[in-house]
Amino acid sequence: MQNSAVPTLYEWLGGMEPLLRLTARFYERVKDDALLAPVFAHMDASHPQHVAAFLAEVLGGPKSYSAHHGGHAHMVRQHLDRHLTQAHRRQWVSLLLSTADELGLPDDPEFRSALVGYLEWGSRLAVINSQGDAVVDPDAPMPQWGWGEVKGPYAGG
Ligand code: HEM
Repeated sequence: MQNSAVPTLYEWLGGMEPLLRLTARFYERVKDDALLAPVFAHMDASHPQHVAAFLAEVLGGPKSYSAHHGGHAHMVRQHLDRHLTQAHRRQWVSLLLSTADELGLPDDPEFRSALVGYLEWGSRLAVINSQGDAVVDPDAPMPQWGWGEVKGPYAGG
């Protein structure tokens, strides 16, 4: 049974506005990063908003990436044949978390461990899906991330 007193990760981080600030600032910093800048050299100006919409949906927010941007399969397709390495992935995750700190996103242990859990999972899939032999499942469901095993600060503990 769902407990409506438990906020989604999306609600806990403050909704769409902080997510849009996070991705806007993150991709600004990507442009100055020697390892990541070449990977994103041809990204569209709307890329940060699309990634914010994707993250929002995964973290329990509105399902706008599925409704308007092609859903999970479309996201996977964007990574095909990019031959991302573990070094790219580690830098991507590290820079995103550093940007979350810079912007003052919630840094309680429960939220951050859940966020890191998703970023580790998602970024490892991005690397796998960027190799030559990756296959896209057109019906792959959108991942849905929650608090995991921790009993968050919402429980007062
Ligand atoms: C949790 C991890 C990740 C998520 C949620 C994610 C999400 C996305 C999304 C939603 C798109 C498509 C944007 C659109 O619809 O326009 C995209 C594209 C892309 N992603 Fe990721 N991604 C992740 C990890 C990574 C990593 C680790 C890298 C490389 C270091 C990467 C590199 C790219 C590139 C190069 C594109 C295409 C950009 C372009 O349009 O030129 N992604 N990603």
